[in-house]
Amino acid sequence: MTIYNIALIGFGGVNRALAELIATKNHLWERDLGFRLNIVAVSDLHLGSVISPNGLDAKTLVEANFAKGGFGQLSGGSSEADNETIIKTAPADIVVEATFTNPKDGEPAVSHCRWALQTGKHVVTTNKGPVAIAARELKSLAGANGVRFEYEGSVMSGTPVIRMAEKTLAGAEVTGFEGILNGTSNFVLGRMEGGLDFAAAVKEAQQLGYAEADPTADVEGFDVRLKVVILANELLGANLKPEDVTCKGISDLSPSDIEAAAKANSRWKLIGSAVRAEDGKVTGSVAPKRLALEHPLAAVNGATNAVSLNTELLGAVTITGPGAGRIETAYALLSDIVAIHAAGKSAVTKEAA
Ligand SMILES: NC(=O)C1=CN([C@@H]2O[C@H](COP(=O)(O)OP(=O)(O)OC[C@H]3O[C@@H](n4cnc5c(N)ncnc54)[C@H](O)[C@@H]3O)[C@@H](O)[C@H]2O)C=CC1
Ligand SMILES: N[C@@H](CC=O)C(=O)O
Repeated sequence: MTIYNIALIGFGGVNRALAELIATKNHLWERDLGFRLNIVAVSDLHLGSVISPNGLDAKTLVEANFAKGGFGQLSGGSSEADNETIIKTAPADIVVEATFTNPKDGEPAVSHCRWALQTGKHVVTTNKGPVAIAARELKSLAGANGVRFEYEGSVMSGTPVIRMAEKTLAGAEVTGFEGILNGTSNFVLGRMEGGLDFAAAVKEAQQLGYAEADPTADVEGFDVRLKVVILANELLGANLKPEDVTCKGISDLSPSDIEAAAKANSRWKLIGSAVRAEDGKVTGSVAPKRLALEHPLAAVNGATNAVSLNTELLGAVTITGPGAGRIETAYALLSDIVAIHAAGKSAVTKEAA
């Protein structure tokens, strides 16, 4: 049985949910997946940082109601978030990056990932910044250091769109996609259809753990733009940057726009899409679209996301599932660790053969 020592960078909704899963499910993972997780370090802007080579009790971490700088009270703790020291020196096999997504330059998360990979630690992340902005560099750094950079949760939370498209649809030749890729804006549109005003709907999405720290990223389309870049670069072989993707969000949609759509048997949805042209050029866009009720994406409600992948060999293949949520996104981190574990095992098998 394998034990993976992990360092959590950011201890907000998602990483706290991962700690909660560790507290309740480690024994099942040990039995069913062949490993257990041991938290050896945590660093959070608000709470400070702590290293404990023997491991921190996940249940205590989740249940203790730490105040600002509260990790300073723990043995091996400090009231400051010293991410660089934690990432470089904690005895971790895997660094779990779940700090704020910075849609402009991906920092400081890009540096967090770099430090981890450079010091021979795997990285799993739900942070869209480093993936959209620096995936090529980080993947090559991971390869050079014999570790992995995994980021399933950066698109559609725990719904396995990236791995599914790359592994299960290998050879089907994806030529484009369109989808609902932001849980918050989809939730907000649905609540507005029910008569709630925009600001109150955004507040609900925040309370439910769907929204970004700054929900402007959700409602202005910036979050979807990062996801379009990630999927286009990953599945269409593009090399897009966020500024290459045209972007308009939902904040200009008024209650009367929503009402007019309903009267015309249609619904507004924020759609992210990309397509590869005959000459190989990939273009991407984010924009609200009024979809007829019969459209397959029109029935996708709440924080659920869906993406239709257009393929040469199968036509459209649509994947739908949770697009946001704390536990749902923590599951994506677990799925990344499962992938690391499986890759480690196949490397060992190859060596033995
Ligand atoms: N919540 C969700 O449904 C999903 C979230 N994500 C992404 O996962 C990441 C984490 O999301 P949440 O946990 O919901 O966010 P959150 O806002 O609840 O937590 C982020 C935590 O990171 C900490 N933090 C921020 N900057 C830091 C820094 N420089 N150093 C150390 N700690 C720092 C904050 O203090 C906060 O506790 C974000 O990048 C988000 O975009 C991705 C998919 C779904
Ligand atoms: N804020 C995002 C979280 C997942 O990426 C969303 O609402 O989709």
